[in-house]
Amino acid sequence: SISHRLWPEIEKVVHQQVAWARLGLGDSGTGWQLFAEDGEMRMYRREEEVDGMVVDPLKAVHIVKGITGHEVCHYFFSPQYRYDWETTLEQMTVLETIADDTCLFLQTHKRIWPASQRDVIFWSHIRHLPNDQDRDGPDIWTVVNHSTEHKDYPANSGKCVRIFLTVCLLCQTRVNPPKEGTPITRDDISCKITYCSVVNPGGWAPASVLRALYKREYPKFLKRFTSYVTNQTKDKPIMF
Ligand SMILES: CCCCCc1ccc(-c2ccc(S(=O)(=O)CCO)cc2)cc1[C@H]1C[C@H]1c1ccccn1
Repeated sequence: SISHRLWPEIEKVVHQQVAWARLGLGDSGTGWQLFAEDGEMRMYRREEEVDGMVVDPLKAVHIVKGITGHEVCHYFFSPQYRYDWETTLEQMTVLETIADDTCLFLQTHKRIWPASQRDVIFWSHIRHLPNDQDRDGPDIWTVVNHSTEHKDYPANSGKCVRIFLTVCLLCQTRVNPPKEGTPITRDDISCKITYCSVVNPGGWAPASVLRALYKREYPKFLKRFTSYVTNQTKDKPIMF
């Protein structure tokens, strides 16, 4: 709700991330390297370090048939489904339900040898950006996750190293209009998904270990999550 202390930051970060996600990958001069490909999914990263720590920005584009952007964002945002698809999650706590479209999460992720275990606190906001203005403009659904602090959970106070992240899941639904007068079915829809993330791993971890870990985990994560949405929605009415 607009009265919450985080609201100004949420507005700023959501608009910044939507603009970033909508940018193409530019020409090869922009340093984006394709590092994973699977069917319609293409995953790119840029090699960047801050204070000797790997903080490679990641951008993935995936096109999935039979689901809508609203459905993808619904299953990504809603806490009740997260253990079903987020395999590296050890513990998830909703610290605060700020509004029906905004939550504050604490997550601990499974320890990945040889690095120490990580945790993260982030606000998560789901937003529909309709294209009322120009009909043929994109109709966008998005979820933005952005690290924040919480007075009851200071960073690095327990066994976990606190990580920092900004994630944007941006979805655009495409409808191939069926024959005049026939209802739209899941065969007539597809969703273009852009997943952007920047993860600062907190404490130091070897660049080679982190890059190998991301190379393995991110493609698995996006494929598993999108398959999960397909399975959850296949026998349900379409959520436009
Ligand atoms: C040395 C360890 C480095 C950090 C480990 C770690 C922690 C959190 C995260 C992470 C946290 C949140 C999100 S999300 O998109 O907001 C969804 C909600 O869960 C996504 C990924 C990633 C990784 C890195 C494993 C890598 C990895 C990559 C994709 C999936 C799982 N793990």
